[in-house]
Amino acid sequence: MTSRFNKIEKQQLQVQTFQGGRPSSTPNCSSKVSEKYSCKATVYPRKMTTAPLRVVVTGAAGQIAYSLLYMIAKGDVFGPNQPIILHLLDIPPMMGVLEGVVMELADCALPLLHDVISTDEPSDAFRDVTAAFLVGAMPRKQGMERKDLLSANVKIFKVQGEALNKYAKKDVKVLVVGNPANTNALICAKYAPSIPKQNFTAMTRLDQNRAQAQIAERLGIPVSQVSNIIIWGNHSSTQFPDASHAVVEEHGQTTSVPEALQDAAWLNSVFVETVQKRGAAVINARKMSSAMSAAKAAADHMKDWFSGTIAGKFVSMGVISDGSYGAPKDVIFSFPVTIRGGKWQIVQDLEISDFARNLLDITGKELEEERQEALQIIEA
Ligand SMILES: NC(=O)C1=CN([C@@H]2O[C@H](COP(=O)(O)OP(=O)(O)OC[C@H]3O[C@@H](n4cnc5c(N)ncnc54)[C@H](O)[C@@H]3O)[C@@H](O)[C@H]2O)C=CC1
Ligand SMILES: O=C(O)CCC(=O)C(=O)O
Repeated sequence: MTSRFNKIEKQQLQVQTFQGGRPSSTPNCSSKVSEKYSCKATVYPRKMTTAPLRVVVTGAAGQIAYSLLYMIAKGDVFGPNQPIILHLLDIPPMMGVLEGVVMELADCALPLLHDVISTDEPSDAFRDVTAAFLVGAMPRKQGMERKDLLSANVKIFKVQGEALNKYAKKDVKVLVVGNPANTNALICAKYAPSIPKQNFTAMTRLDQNRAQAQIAERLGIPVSQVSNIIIWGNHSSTQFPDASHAVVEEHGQTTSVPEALQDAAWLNSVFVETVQKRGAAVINARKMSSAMSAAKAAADHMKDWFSGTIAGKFVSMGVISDGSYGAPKDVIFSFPVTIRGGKWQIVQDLEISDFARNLLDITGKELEEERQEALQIIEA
């Protein structure tokens, strides 16, 4: 079942929409679905001439999507001048809930939201999309590790890889959020051979944001003054949150985090463990997994990928490993990256201590094991 946003009669609307950079007096009503429901009720600022970007969000009826969709549709990710067409995918039993989400999106009256397509058909969801947020998957419950989700979730990412391969733009940027995110991203890329492997990433930005918040709190400064924290490896409890290259900027002065803190013992123990186990701590407290913070991190990740990183700053993303820093090749490993022109590059030549080496090896080994297990499940 596929349906579109606005069921208001076309004739009643004073609509201005823009296609291919040129304003047109009627909305995009070319498909049969659009004829049935008519199109947008949104009146755009007159100077908006950018063509809409098609963005898919899977798991659109779920809790992360509930926060994420609003951020995307109001311009937090692709900018305040970029109209958006949202493609929302969920499974058939969730179509009723999704309908409610679509109603709420309409009720937000967001000027950038050009259209919404809600569907349980991957072919409609992935058609012509430029950005893909792959959120839809089963979340972990109390007492589970994220890799316990492999058997349930990895098959979803095979199907979605195949659909991306067939229907999405060849330069689509894919962010996998659904756990275990790194290995799901690897499987998704494997089944989308016509799209470069560099276009498949996994989310470790939530871990980066958590780490940044921990350091800021410890130093009693705003998070905006802390940067260049690295998350190495897997989005799991083996990840290595590394503040040894991070900096604090205060009163025009830059200081390294270890120097500002003067507490190596805390950095190498409490800090690392708190970030590694933060997801579980939220589940224990909320009885549900992190959603608002996950949505914010997904928005941060995609925003930086599309618009680039600031000179001198880096961010962490799970990307296809080329073996940098002794990480295993051909797994999705979280590295520090800089981004220019929509392309990420792994930051090279950072010093790795013996302490860091040990933790990098542990998380790399886990990713190799997950890859093997995922391939066994897929090929069984
Ligand atoms: N990488 C990260 O940092 C984080 C990852 N996660 C993961 O994100 C995923 C989603 O979390 P929530 O939104 O909280 O879960 P949720 O259970 O609230 O929503 C998941 C949605 O996905 C849908 N879904 C299931 N199979 C699908 C399929 N084949 N196609 C499309 N949609 C499908 C479900 O029907 C549901 O609506 C979980 O796997 C969770 O563990 C959550 C937080 C952070
Ligand atoms: O920890 C989980 O499994 C749920 C969500 C998550 O990945 C996280 O909060 O980091």
